[in-house]
Amino acid sequence: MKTQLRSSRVVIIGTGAVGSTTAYTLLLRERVSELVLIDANKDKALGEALDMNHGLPFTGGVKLWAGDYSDCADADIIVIAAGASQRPGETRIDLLKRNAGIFDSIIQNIVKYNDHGIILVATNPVDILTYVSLKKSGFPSNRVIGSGTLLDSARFRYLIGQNKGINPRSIHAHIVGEHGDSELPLWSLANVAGIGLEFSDQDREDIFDSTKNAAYEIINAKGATSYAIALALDRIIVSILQDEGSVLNVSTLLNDYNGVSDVYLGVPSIVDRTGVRQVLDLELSDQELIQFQNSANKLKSEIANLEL
Ligand SMILES: NC(=O)C1=CN([C@@H]2O[C@H](COP(=O)(O)OP(=O)(O)OC[C@H]3O[C@@H](n4cnc5c(N)ncnc54)[C@H](O)[C@@H]3O)[C@@H](O)[C@H]2O)C=CC1
Ligand SMILES: CC(=O)C(=O)O
Repeated sequence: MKTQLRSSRVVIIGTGAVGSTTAYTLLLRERVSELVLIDANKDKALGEALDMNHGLPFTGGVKLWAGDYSDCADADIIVIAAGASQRPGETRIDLLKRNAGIFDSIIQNIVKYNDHGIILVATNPVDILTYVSLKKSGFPSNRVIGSGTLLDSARFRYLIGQNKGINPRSIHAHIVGEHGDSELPLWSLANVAGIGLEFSDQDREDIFDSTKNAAYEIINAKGATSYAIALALDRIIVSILQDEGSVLNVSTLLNDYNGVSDVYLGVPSIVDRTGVRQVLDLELSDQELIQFQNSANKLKSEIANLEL
């Protein structure tokens, strides 16, 4: 029997380094049937759409165009990658004032046309702006997701793989908390084939420093990060559209989770067609628990200054 392929539409708002690379990744991997690009700078979205369309003879049959918010009506997933990015030396939290402002109109425009899709936020500070998206959209929290610490966990797995001489796909390891300076590594869970990994104190320090500071290093070197975040967003999108139920460290609303409530943080979560289906319980050591709660408190004190 022929498999009936369901048509799927992803809208990407913000077609800068992150948004356009994500679109290109989805296009190359033939993930969706329809891809819509929206940007405040209409020429930018149009130019990206034209450029990618000219590659279609070499790829698959994705329908891709520069659109407007009415195209959100039929969207399964709406990715937000719009707004300011860090300049060298800036933290992600430094972007909050600039980016929270534009989320008012972006979310209003989305919900004008769509009440059933999943909002996937990449714009920084991603955990706080995902919380803002939840409050402003009125969507249930399972359908408002941030990219969280999925990218940080990928960097962590890559660096552990380098250290151990093992392919990063075979390394299971997690960064949780803020996608930012207060994130934390869960060393006790790092494993290969279920076998725990040993590290010297120096290796632990080096690997975590390089993980946490990766974005600063790349932004200093080339001005923006784009490829790995695009692949991380692709991973989340596929887990949703194909109803995979993959465990991904996305940013999700926490309630009574290790003493933390009413804030978005990156934690291992089961992601399927419904969005975040379930947050997995983590047993944290006393030290990790303090760090995790500090990460939550840091974000909550920033949220308290916002008008929501
Ligand atoms: N969550 C994560 O792991 C990562 C998040 N980021 C974040 O993603 C965001 C985008 O980064 P880049 O693509 O490098 O920035 P960029 O400056 O290259 O692109 C931003 C785009 O947003 C558009 N834009 C601005 N205001 C808009 C609005 N109101 N509506 C629609 N479009 C609007 C701009 O015209 C521009 O094309 C930043 O906040 C950055 O920090 C970047 C990498 C990883
Ligand atoms: C920019 C950013 O958030 C990252 O690459 O991690």
